[in-house]
Amino acid sequence: MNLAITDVRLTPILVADPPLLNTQGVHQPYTPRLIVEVVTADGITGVGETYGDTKYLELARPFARKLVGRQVGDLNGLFPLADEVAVDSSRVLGQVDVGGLRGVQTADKLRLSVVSAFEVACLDALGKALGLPVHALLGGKVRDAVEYSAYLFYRWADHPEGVACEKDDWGAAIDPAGVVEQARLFTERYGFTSFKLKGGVFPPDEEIAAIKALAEAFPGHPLRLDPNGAWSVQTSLRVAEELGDVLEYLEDPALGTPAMAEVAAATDVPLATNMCVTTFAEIKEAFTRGAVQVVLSDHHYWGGLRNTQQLAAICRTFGVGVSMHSNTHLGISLAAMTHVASTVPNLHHACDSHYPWQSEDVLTERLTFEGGRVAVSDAPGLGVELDRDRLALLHQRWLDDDGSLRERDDAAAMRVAEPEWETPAVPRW
Ligand SMILES: O=C([O-])C(=O)C[C@H](O)[C@@H](O)C(=O)[O-]
Ligand SMILES: [Mg+2]
Repeated sequence: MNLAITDVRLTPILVADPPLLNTQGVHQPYTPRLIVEVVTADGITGVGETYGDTKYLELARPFARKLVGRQVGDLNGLFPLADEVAVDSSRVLGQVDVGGLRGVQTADKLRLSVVSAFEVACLDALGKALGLPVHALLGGKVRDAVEYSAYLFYRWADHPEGVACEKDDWGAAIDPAGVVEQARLFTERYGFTSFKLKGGVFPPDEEIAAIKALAEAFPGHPLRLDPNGAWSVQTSLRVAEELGDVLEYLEDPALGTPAMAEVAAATDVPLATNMCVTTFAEIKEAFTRGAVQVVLSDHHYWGGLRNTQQLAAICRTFGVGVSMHSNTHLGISLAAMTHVASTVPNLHHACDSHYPWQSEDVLTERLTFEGGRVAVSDAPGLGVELDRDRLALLHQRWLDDDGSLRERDDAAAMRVAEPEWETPAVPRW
């Protein structure tokens, strides 16, 4: 068996995205993703995916060249290798990450988001070579299916008039009734039983009303609200007070560890984050100050599946819960999340996934949710297969784009509908 990497293929694509609203604006009609393929000397191909904006591509390209000739099983070696790739200072100095809404951008965060796709691709190739599923390479699954939550968004029915886009049948959701109707569709279509609402879009009282309407329509079901740090400490505490008895957790109500710690000190509602703890360096302060009770362990942010397991072990040590986040991702990442989630013993919350919003994929067969769960594949590798025609088509869309959609920019997309729109200052309320 020759497991040397002989080729690495990078394919940037644009995939359809509905007009989902968040505190910074609205999703563009197409969003960039990067598909990574790692090929071994024996002709085995492993796949991974991550963000596709230029700031990631410009790191992925030199990194891919460095991988050729290395062993596909040398996963630990990926990290020092990534450190050799220079990050342009313009990408980090004073830059806030827009796409993932995860706070200040650092060289480390950018590198890890790139490494994650290569780690997944290497694990996929290794698993195929050995005839083992990825979860077995991670130590084995402790569950046969992974539970996901319905990721509810305020949204318009369509992108603004005149914007080229793919249509969908979800309809608008801009008030409590619309949010409840969207939740019903999620349950009918996928069987989800827990619900997360992306907040920070409307004044807090409207979002409180939406959560109360969900609690009434789905009594006893776990509910979460995530305004991406849009509220002050005082507003966060008021929302916690109003919704305390129906929320499973409040996600990133206020921005940054100090503000989260202040909120946490004054409420019993658990706080979750995928913004103030997204790297190992951020754990110590947040955990020792009791700022977060649940970490959403996005494997793209953390640098892959094995780092996600390490994060889960640290959470276990500190009595902090683990959930999972991932935005605007396709089936490769859903498969990767499902494999790693199946190996984490202390995963006590349903994971987030945007997958139902992503109507397009690069796989021959889409992954499916049964009763809100994705079955853990026992096929070799991730258990997914690339559809090369689809990949080529979505890549062609990327090639044809004039550059305006190659960077995620929710504020720019919002300006199409509201020309005066500026990314709101935080706290917004
Ligand atoms: O849980 C989260 O914070 C996210 O999913 C961040 C994303 O950027 C989400 O807000 C989005 O895609 O609009
Ligand atoms: Mg969040």
